[in-house]
Amino acid sequence: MLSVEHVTKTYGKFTALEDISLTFTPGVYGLLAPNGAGKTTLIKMLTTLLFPTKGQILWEGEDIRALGAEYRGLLGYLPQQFGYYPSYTPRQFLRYAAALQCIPKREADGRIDHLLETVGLGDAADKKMKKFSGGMLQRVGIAVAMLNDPKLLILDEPTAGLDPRERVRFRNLIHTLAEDRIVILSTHIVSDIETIAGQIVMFKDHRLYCCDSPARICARFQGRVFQLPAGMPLAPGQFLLSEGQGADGPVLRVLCETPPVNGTPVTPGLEDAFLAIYREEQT
Ligand SMILES: Nc1ncnc2c1ncn2[C@@H]1O[C@H](COP(=O)(O)OP(=O)(O)OP(=O)(O)O)[C@@H](O)[C@H]1O
Repeated sequence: MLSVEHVTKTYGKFTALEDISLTFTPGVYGLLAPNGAGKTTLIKMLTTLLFPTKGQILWEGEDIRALGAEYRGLLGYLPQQFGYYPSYTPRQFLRYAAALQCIPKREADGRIDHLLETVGLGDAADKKMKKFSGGMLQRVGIAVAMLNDPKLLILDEPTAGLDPRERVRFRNLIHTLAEDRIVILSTHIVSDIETIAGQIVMFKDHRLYCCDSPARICARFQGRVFQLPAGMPLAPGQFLLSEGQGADGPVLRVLCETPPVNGTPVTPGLEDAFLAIYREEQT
């Protein structure tokens, strides 16, 4: 179990995160917040690249700072910018990464074969990475992060740049990997996380806003989201969430406490919830 206890992180006079408390157990967690909300700051603290200004982070009850290399040995991390050698094949690159981690060659080779199959790169294992798609490269990165069979896998913005098929493949892969470990991934792309994460962590005003299931976050807005025909002026108290295409033409999705005239109630999705939660920040 990983526990974040009353963690505050300041950069000089600027407070990036304030008094954050969270508990992670095996499963998939999505850190979802607009750019600049503090996702990377939290990830850097969870990966010991930064340390809290106040508070502590505990792994099985022990401070990760004191655990040091022991903690890093059970951590797998895919940073936002994943560095690789285009002229290497995935197998060569994984062998290189395994050697850097001092994993004995025989053990590494067996593990690499298994990981290449798990991430769906068995057929491309010996092809140079220079012609790989974004999704293939990302799967190489996940395999590297999985080399030590981590108990905690952290992926920073892993879905950026994936096409729809690659997103589905990524979702399935993450579900497989999360069976017996904690997976934490950050994104600001709502649709990527809605079906992947069991729990969604959101920050607002540098504090924890919620850690809850997508369904429960959406339920907070039940009965407050309506669809209106586009072109209708919004009344006071109605907040425009998004514009889209309905069955009969352009429509608006609005958030309001009183059902609008001509409004049809709709089931709130995570995108509605995200836009509603961060609405002040857009205006
Ligand atoms: N080294 C630093 N010095 C000063 N301010 C920083 C530093 N690193 C981050 N910040 C600020 O802290 C806030 C949180 O940044 P962070 O990178 O954690 O956000 P984020 O949610 O990961 O955003 P993004 O998705 O853009 O990476 C931002 O306002 C950022 O400008």
